[in-house]
Amino acid sequence: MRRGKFITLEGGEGVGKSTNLQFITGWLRDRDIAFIQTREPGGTPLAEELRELLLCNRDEAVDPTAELLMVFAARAQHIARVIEPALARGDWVICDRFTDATYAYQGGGRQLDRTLIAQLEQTVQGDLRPDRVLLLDLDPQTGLARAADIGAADRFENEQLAFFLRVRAAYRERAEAAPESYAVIDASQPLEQVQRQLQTELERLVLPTSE
Ligand SMILES: Nc1ncnc2c1ncn2[C@@H]1O[C@H](COP(=O)(O)OP(=O)(O)O)[C@@H](O)[C@H]1O
Ligand SMILES: Cc1cn([C@H]2C[C@H](O)[C@@H](COP(=O)(O)OP(=O)(O)O)O2)c(=O)[nH]c1=O
Repeated sequence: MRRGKFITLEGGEGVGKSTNLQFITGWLRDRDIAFIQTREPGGTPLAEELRELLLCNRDEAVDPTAELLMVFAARAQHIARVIEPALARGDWVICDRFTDATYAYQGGGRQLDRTLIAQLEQTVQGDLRPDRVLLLDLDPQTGLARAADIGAADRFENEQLAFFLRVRAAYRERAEAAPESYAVIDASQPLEQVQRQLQTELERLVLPTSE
């Protein structure tokens, strides 16, 4: 059985992840490609509980290393219970955020040591890396304005602009360092253009498996 493709969707707040996830899953459905859609933090009952703990606003200041370890605890569970089994049975995995978000939010935003993140990545993931990271890139002012209309702000959304500027810079840095693994899509474009680019990326991914 050929392994499925592992695709992650990344970007700051309000870049259009939810909107474009629907587009991506619709595209896969139209082509009868078996897939699962999941998200991080989350994707299993335990990991969703950890997500709640990570996102809820609280009076106690959260130590950045504690935050980082919780993110990877959720990820370990998600990989073992959901992601690996799906890929092994040949399903594609479409994941709303993954480890690039850790480099961006805990590395960039919280300014944690990237070496520590890389060590945890290695321990928790082994060789598992996304086949392609779809990075929706947008200036945080625009993204936060878009997100402001949707629900109450969680613990991350309540951060200052400087935090989100570091998040964006960290994402872009990672994409620039390994362009073969990333598709950087300008999310300030009209949705139609964003989705045209997403479609081109998906078509590229499907080619080798349809020989
Ligand atoms: N390319 C775009 N141009 C303008 N508005 C957009 C675009 N993409 C998404 N939006 C709008 O921005 C808001 C946030 O989008 P959403 O998909 O919920 O973002 P996220 O899941 O990244 O927070 C929604 O109101 C959505 O309709
Ligand atoms: C996966 C991941 C997410 N996060 C943060 C980024 C987001 O602010 C938050 C997840 O929320 P998000 O994916 O934006 O969901 P929603 O659109 O429903 O708010 O978790 C990290 O800080 N590190 C990580 O490794």
